[in-house]
Amino acid sequence: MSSASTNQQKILVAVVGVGLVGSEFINQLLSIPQNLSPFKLISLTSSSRSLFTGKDAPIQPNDPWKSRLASSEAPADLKALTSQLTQLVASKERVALVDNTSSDDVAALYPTWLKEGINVITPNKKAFSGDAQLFTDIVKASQESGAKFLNEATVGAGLPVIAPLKELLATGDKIIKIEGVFSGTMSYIFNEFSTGKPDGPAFSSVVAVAREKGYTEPHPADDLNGFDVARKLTILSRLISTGSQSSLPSLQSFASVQTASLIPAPLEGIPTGDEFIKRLPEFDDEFAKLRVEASKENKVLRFVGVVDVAGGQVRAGLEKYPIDHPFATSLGGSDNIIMFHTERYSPRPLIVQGAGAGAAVTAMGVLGDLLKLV
Ligand SMILES: NC(=O)C1=CN([C@@H]2O[C@H](COP(=O)(O)OP(=O)(O)OC[C@H]3O[C@@H](n4cnc5c(N)ncnc54)[C@H](OP(=O)(O)O)[C@@H]3O)[C@@H](O)[C@H]2O)C=CC1
Ligand SMILES: N[C@@H](CC=O)C(=O)O
Ligand code: NA
Repeated sequence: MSSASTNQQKILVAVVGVGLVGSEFINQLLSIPQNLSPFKLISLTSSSRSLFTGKDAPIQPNDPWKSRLASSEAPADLKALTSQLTQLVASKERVALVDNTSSDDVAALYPTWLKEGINVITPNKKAFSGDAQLFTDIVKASQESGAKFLNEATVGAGLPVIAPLKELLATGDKIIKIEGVFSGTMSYIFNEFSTGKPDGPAFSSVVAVAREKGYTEPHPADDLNGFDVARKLTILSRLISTGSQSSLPSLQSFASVQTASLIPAPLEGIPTGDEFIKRLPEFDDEFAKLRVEASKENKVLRFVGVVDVAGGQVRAGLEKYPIDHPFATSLGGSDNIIMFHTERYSPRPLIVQGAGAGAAVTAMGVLGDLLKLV
């Protein structure tokens, strides 16, 4: 970063959501040397509290922001935050709101913020994979005001997936198919659970570790039901469909993706992640049977997603792969692998691979997007 950034107008940053990813994002943001940082962190909102410092007293490195936020008397109030940020935009400040929640209510406010000229940066998939009307409103609001929305971390966390896809499309390449392992949680689970051998750790135990490592959604069932992958496929499909001719079905929401859930029927609708994890061992034998069947065929189990543009199909589910297939041999930890088959990248696809979940890599993807505004 050049020292010129000290003379540039700093971007005022408001963070909504200070959980796993949000806290790590704030740490990474504040670790940019202050004399070089193009940002001022001026507002924090959790689900219950808020802290608005204004642009003249931004949050500094080593600021005890967590305790300040926890003891703040100001309740969380996104309406008030919207008017505070709108006033800053009106006085010619550059403003970015970073949504680090997984909340639908927060996502529903993106069109309002974008209309007001507030840039939106987020790893939250809800707005881009939910109701098609919300996505249309977001695109329209951004086009009208010029404020940007950037969501690289919604697919593959910090891995470059959305940016290269946008570049392939903008430069006139034709996407034939995108396929891969899109879930860090599912990757970790099956890399550990299914190695080609008939035995190994219990399914419920690897799910519990994936949660402890911070790979899962706030409720792990949102990963195991395949919806997290379906959301990512919807985000990519909409990018492909926007502004290009394609035979992909127009997805009303992620629920339109053909998705094979791994949730045992009796555990459907369990309200808390803790209870879900507690009851999962009851179904370990069912998952062990699938592992034995795959092993008999010299195969491993992997949860994959496909956007088949040429075939006009978007689907997610558990599949079996030979033990020498790249999905079996080259993945470890929470790795995602995403293969872009395009007219240019054919017959060998463009491949992106690496950790696809976890606080550090996700926060990096969010901060990387914020830096794109500079
Ligand atoms: N973890 C990962 O590897 C990845 C995560 N993501 C996405 O990043 C986002 C954050 O995930 P993660 O940090 O793991 O989840 P967490 O549950 O740790 O954090 C989410 C935070 O959002 C806060 N929150 C919820 N609703 C509101 C609201 N209305 N206003 C303000 N704050 C709110 C919660 O606050 P409180 O604590 O006060 O209840 C919670 O701390 C999610 O959208 C997830 O899908 C994307 C890629 C990878
Ligand atoms: N729960 C998700 C987190 C990243 O999007 C995953 O496991 O991939
Ligand atoms: Na990404």
